[in-house]
Amino acid sequence: MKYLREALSVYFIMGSTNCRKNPIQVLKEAIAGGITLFQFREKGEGGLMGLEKYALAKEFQAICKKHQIPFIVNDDIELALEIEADGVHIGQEDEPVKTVRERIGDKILGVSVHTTEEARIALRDGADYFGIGPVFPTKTKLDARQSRGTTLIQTLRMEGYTVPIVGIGGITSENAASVIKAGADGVSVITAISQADSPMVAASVLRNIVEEEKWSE
Ligand SMILES: C=C1C=NC(C(F)(F)F)=NC1=N
Ligand SMILES: [Mg+2]
Repeated sequence: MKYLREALSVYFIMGSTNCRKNPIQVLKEAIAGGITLFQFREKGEGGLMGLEKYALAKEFQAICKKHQIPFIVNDDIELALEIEADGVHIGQEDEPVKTVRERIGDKILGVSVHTTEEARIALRDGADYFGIGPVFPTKTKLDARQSRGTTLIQTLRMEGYTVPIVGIGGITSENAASVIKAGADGVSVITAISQADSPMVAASVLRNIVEEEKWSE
């Protein structure tokens, strides 16, 4: 899926709790800055639920549609199916990859993996891309595992995995190039864009760094 590899370049993830200012404004700025993929991740302390979560998802989805940015839903398969999102992202503690793949048909299916064994199984069961991290320490995901750098990304590439991979966890414009150099097809960020003074500038800087690195390989 070539387009997915390109789409992973600057993968912005956000929910209402990640923003200092209006989430709608943040998403519009991030898109203007050049994000290539968006994930709606509404969870944790103060996260919206039920109808409010549904309404925000629909608003985000409409903005993404207008700018041809694929729209992915984190964890909530039912919501993704209900609003016909472009795909879902699941972790190891969510529903098994195989049953999610059966439920979503040929929508995009992203899976968080932390070991080569998890990677082997996720690929076998139908994952379209891997989220690997936390690459660097993160404050966003409260139950995040120990940050491992880019080791697993490099290991999977050395073992011959060609599956699209995005790194996640503590990624900023300072360390983004190293994630691509390690073999990832893109970087996934929350805070680096959602808490930036200018989400547009933050997205644009990341996009330029990633594209520069991807083309210089
Ligand atoms: C926990 C996560 C890990 N990786 C990703 C992604 F970047 F999309 F791959 N999203 C998540 N929500
Ligand atoms: Mg999850």
